[in-house]
Amino acid sequence: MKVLNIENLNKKYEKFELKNISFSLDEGKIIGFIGRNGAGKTTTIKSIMNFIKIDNGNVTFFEKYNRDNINKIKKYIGFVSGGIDYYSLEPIKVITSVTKRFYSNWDDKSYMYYIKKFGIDENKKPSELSEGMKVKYSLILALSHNAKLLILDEPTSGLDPVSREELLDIFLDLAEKEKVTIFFSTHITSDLERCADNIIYIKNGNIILNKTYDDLINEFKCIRIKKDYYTKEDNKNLIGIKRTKYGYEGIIRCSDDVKDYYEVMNTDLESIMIHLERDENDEKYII
Ligand SMILES: Nc1ncnc2c1ncn2[C@@H]1O[C@H](COP(=O)(O)OP(=O)(O)OP(=O)(O)O)[C@@H](O)[C@H]1O
Repeated sequence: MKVLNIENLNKKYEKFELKNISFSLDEGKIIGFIGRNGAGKTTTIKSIMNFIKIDNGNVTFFEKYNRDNINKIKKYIGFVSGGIDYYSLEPIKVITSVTKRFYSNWDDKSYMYYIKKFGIDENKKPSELSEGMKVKYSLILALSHNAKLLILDEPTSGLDPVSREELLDIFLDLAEKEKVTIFFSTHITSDLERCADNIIYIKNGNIILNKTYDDLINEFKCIRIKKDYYTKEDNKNLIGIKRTKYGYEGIIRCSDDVKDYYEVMNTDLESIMIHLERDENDEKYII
């Protein structure tokens, strides 16, 4: 089932535009949403959640409900964007008792499990929590009502490495055992290596890549060229070429010709991202 389907979503700000954003998310998959600062990730997420007006396009949840009806299905969606910034002077347990009234599918057992797992003291007020703890509490609320779709804007960014690992374990369990779909934006590419089935990559308001993680990693190879061998022709062949202490480095598609003076190496998501961002010619890699 397509848990979320987006077709030709357009949103224009004075100096930025989301252009014909289209993608869909399948049930039980973990999808990483990546792109540089200002590429349009949060704007896309806000558009999906109906927090902002869009110029045109369709956003359909669970093959049935469009974003104007999102209130009808909010109990099936867990959403997190940063920590909580409301009721900051009430104890956590009071905030929880108010929040759970909005969810007919609220699950106290899950809530207590995550509260213990993340070590949150329910007697503390948000104003007494660190930024990372606030993010954890937001995540706990999103995870405690048996949501079928989690939409998370940089959920791991404020977390320490141990908590990040724990959260990624939770993601893997939820996707595998409960068939939850998890769509999350991040700058931490190692998180995606660990758990993402698919990668959706946005650059300047355009989706430039939408692939399985494995296909993406196998699509490109990293090339090193010693300084003395480098010619201007290499600049055309390689994507996002840059100077290094060895000479030059860039990426090519695995299907491209490899010259005999190229040193070929495997690449990773971070390096693919850096080279794609350096390249001006988006047409070389739009997929
Ligand atoms: N309300 C607004 N009015 C005008 N421009 C906006 C508004 N909100 C966001 N923008 C612009 O839209 C662009 C995309 O911002 P967005 O927050 O979606 O990026 P992002 O990919 O989430 O970035 P980051 O990784 O830094 O969180 C930016 O240039 C930003 O300045």
